[in-house]
Amino acid sequence: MRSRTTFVRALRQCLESFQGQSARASAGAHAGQVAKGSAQTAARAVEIDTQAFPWKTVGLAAAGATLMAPTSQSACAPATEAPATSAPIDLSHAGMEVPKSQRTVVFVLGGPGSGKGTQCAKLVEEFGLVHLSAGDLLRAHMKSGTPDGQMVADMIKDGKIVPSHVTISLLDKAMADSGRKAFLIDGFPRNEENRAAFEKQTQIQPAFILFFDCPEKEMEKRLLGRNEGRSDDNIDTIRKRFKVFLESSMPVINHYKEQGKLRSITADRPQDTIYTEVRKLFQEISV
Ligand SMILES: Nc1ncnc2c1ncn2[C@@H]1O[C@H](COP(=O)(O)OP(=O)(O)OP(=O)(O)O)[C@@H](O)[C@H]1O
Ligand SMILES: O=c1ccn([C@@H]2O[C@H](COP(=O)(O)O)[C@@H](O)[C@H]2O)c(=O)[nH]1
Repeated sequence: MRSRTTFVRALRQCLESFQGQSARASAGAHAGQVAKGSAQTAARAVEIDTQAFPWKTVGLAAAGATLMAPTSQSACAPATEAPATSAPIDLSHAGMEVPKSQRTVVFVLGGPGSGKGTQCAKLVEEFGLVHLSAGDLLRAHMKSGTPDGQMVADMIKDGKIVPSHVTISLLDKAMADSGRKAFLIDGFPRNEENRAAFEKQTQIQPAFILFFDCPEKEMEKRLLGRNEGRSDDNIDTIRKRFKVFLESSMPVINHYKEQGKLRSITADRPQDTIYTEVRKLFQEISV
């Protein structure tokens, strides 16, 4: 099992490498502007990240995203315009693969519309973690023209859980392509089979689970008002997603609760109130 110390170390490295830099990515913006939405918004996440930290490019090739950094260099290569005052460059960003054993993961779970993506965007800005939304990776994959793209599209439209091997491959590739060490994995694992398969394939145990606990009525209201053109934000699919969440995802949450890894947050409150609580969990382990 990976230790708390490892996570602290990974977080410290992120924080150290960001010292003296001002993050321009806007956490006030909806999560869609950082890592949620389509392949296009995944690409925008890269753009935001590289604008704020030009020597730290995050590759999202796994999501079919186009690198939008203002450089012709590869996704993980350091850009040339690093400010003279920058902190020492973390070589994990310089095209060198980070060993899987050094990866640290926090799973971010909660019902559809509980605010996972919104809060992850704020954590990205403050702590520089890499946000990987499983749903976003799947939505990008479904548009990538690969043979199973249509299958993924149909399953999402129906609120069903996509086979583990598809989602885990996308997550694993996104982690590798990022060249980074500390990840927020949002919306995964969705069921016990997802959880077991991820652990087996990656050998990663999550540091902890950030769980957004929100009543269905509030989630329904948010999803119906989200207006991002998602094929599953309609009342029929929303009800199916709630059912899948209760039947398949709650057992995962209960599993981690039994392991003492669950950090539960009451999510039907204003975003900033929630974030004040959320950030403490990450501050506690990074000091
Ligand atoms: N605390 C909050 N209060 C009110 N609205 C919120 C709050 N947090 C997020 N929202 C809004 O609710 C909608 C859903 O939020 P978000 O996309 O972050 O949820 P999610 O859990 O990531 O959803 P999904 O699992 O469907 O991807 C968005 O329109 C977002 O702006
Ligand atoms: O691990 C996952 C994550 C998502 N899905 C499918 O995508 C949709 C949307 O997920 P969001 O987290 O709301 O973006 C979800 O309903 C599933 O159909 C999945 O199969 N596995």
